[in-house]
Amino acid sequence: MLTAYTSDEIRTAERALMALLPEGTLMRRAATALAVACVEALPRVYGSRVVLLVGSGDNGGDALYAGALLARRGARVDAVLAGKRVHEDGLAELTRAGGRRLGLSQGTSDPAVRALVDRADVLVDGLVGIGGTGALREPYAGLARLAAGAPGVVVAVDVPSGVDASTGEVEGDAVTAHLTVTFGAAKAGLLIDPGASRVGALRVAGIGLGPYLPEPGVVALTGPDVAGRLPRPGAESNKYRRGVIGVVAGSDRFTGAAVLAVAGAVRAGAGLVRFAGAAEPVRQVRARWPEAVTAVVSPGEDVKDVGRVQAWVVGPGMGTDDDAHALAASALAAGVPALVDADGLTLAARDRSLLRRAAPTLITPHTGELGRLLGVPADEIEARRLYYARRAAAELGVTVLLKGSTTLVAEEGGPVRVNLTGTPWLATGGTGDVLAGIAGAYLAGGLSALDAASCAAYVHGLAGRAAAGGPGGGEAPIAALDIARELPGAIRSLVAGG
Ligand SMILES: NC(=O)C1=CN([C@@H]2O[C@H](COP(=O)(O)OP(=O)(O)OC[C@H]3O[C@@H](n4cnc5c(N)ncnc54)[C@H](O)[C@@H]3O)[C@@H](O)[C@H]2O)[C@@H](O)CC1
Ligand SMILES: Nc1ncnc2c1ncn2[C@@H]1O[C@H](COP(=O)(O)OP(=O)(O)O)[C@@H](O)[C@H]1O
Ligand SMILES: [K+]
Repeated sequence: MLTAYTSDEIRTAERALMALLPEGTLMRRAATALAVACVEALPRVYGSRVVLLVGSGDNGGDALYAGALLARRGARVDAVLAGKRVHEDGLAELTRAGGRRLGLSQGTSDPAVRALVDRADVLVDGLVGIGGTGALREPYAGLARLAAGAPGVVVAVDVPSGVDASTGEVEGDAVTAHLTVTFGAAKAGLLIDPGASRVGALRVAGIGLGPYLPEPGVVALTGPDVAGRLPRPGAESNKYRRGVIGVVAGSDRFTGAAVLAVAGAVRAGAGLVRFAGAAEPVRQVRARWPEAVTAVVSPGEDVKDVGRVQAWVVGPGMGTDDDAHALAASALAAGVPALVDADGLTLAARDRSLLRRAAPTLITPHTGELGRLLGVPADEIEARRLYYARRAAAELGVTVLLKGSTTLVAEEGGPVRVNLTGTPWLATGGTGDVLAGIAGAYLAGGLSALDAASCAAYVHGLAGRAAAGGPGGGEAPIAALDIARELPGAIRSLVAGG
């Protein structure tokens, strides 16, 4: 399990460790790791051009000490001093090693600064780290904009400046790095968008903080974590014991969502899929998925008559009229775990009592759906994903899987899980329906709502990457059904440790 922390948690741990070590030890460890990363980013160090963007705090200090190490290896190192103050010992070290300094008396439009940035093989962003608060102020903001056009490799020190290390929020300009070398432990904001997309490759450099870190507020499951949680059949399994999932989805108008949700459930390994819906989606599901048991449910009928299920998935494409409301209510009245998605969430936004259940409830909104549930604009949720995922879990009393560029799974009282698989190619119609089917199959298979949601997001992301071109991710358009098709292969390689 990858663990991630807020700036305050890192600072507290650093203080505890620093009290036991000679002054400056941690900064030297950090600078050494940073210099090693720069060396690896350069074809050769001798004669290369390294430009340091140096802020007034210890983040700038790290950059200066690393710059000194690179200068001693023969790099030409220039430090652009952006703050009113500078880490004096770090600057002295750089000067002794032959590095040069440039002030910003003429502002960030100074042609000398631009020329340095334009010719840098490596640009080191040491403007602000975990001490950053709010939007980058000038001249840092101007330097972040300048860095955006830099032709060289941009290496962020600890955190890309402008990204809130604790939350991933980005208020104004921010550096976009190719590589971020972060010290001691991952910061939560490096894993969550919009910040995460500024990080590039992430390297966590150990400086000895481990024993001093608290319980994490944010975690990410790794492949082995997911493989160890997935329901797998044993010798005494039968289709009922493996988990019967009931799917209430589709309508005469929207039939695809039904087919896709069933596809996710079948391919994720449900013991049996029972599908209940209107006549047309039932016809389509039967045609595409002969494995599913189907039942036409007419307005006013109760889904409990379709047979026993261990978990319900309610919502994709089912419509939002009174009949849909009654159908959703009849499935959600069952005392078994339920997943509510799509139209089910629109119904719940109008009638929150649908989500007040004794059995575990998992909701899987995108930012628009969560916005409707909480009465907040979608772009506000996109900008503050961690905050709103936590708030929704607390306010609604359910497990929340918030979809989008970073998928988060939140439950009150525990760490938020960030999903690290996936590809932006998943942003296409119907992929969410497949996800609902996968998570529903895991709920029916006996996983908790938290595990069902996070394992489903993980394998959905792996299958999405495989569909887009290969295990490491490729660049090709995908269709939602491709994800279902790739699921067995993705799960096979996951379980095999691939
Ligand atoms: N404390 C420690 O033990 C260690 C700290 N390290 C480094 O120290 C960094 C933290 O250093 P500091 O606490 O000095 O803080 P930072 O260097 O991150 O930032 C503080 C400075 O930036 C300014 N600032 C903050 N927000 C700003 C904004 N939005 N726009 C413009 N200026 C802004 C502040 O006025 C202050 O001068 C870490 O990120 C890491 O790079 C490492 O050397 C490892 C060890
Ligand atoms: N930019 C993105 N990067 C990665 N995954 C994304 C991105 N945008 C959307 N996704 C994923 O694609 C799926 C889309 O689901 P959803 O919004 O419900 O679409 P639909 O309702 O059409 O099925 C979710 O799993 C979501 O997390
Ligand atoms: K930085």
